[in-house]
Amino acid sequence: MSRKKTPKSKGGSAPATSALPATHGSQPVRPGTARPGPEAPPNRPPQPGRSSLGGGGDFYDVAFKVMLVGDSGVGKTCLLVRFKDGAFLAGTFISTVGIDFRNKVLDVDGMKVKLQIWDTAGQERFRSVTHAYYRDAHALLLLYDVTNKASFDSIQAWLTEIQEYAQHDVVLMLLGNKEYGLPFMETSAKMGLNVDLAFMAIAKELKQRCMKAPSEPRFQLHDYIKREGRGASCCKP
Ligand SMILES: Nc1nc2c(ncn2[C@@H]2O[C@H](COP(=O)(O)OP(=O)(O)OP(=O)(O)O)[C@@H](O)[C@H]2O)c(=O)[nH]1
Ligand SMILES: [Mg+2]
Repeated sequence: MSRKKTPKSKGGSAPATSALPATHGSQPVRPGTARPGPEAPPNRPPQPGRSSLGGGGDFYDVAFKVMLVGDSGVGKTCLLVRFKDGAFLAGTFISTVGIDFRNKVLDVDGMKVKLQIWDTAGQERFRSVTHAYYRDAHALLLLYDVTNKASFDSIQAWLTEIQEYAQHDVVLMLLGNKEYGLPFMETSAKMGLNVDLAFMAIAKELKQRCMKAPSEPRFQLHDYIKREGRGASCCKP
């Protein structure tokens, strides 16, 4: 399988007026097979499979488009910046205008997988812009803010939108972003996910509180569930 370079640029944006989707459907884009297409507007990022204009980019074997969606303020941009740059965008909240993207190449079982990640604006007024991008997405990450009930209540509306505009076989994942400063785990009574672990963690914490010898190290509940849990996380206050 041939290898290509990804664009050197960190990302780009497409304002509302120039947003047009590409036309490759929901198949992964392999180098050399993507249709650059004269229909691509000037502000659209280079399509996967095209060689870099700037040179010196990363090589990849296969490329996919991933789209972040969810209410405004749930943390889509921050999540992407954290993933791409390893940093947290603290401070003043600057709402995304239109649509933006970043590329990242991951090593997946020895293969270079490029993710072209589209960061959409959650604000209602940009909804028609993002609709145009759904059909090109191979995967959608639907975010809500665990500290904001309204953003959770919006999930159903987002799913309806996704059903209407995205490919039927799009990979879809729901992400609960942010934190309350509490140990956190998702459980499923049906599947048995993390059920024993939740009670075991509580039992360990309680036992230690009443029986711990002064010399004994404190039980670290956060670390325990992070280590043992599936889909568990912890956020120290
Ligand atoms: N505490 C905490 N704050 C976060 C987290 N993620 C994002 N934020 C904050 O939430 C606010 C909104 O984050 P953004 O990433 O800009 O939200 P967005 O979903 O991109 O919003 P739109 O661009 O309007 O759609 C910012 O003030 C961030 O600093 C998180 O994991 N924890
Ligand atoms: Mg944003």
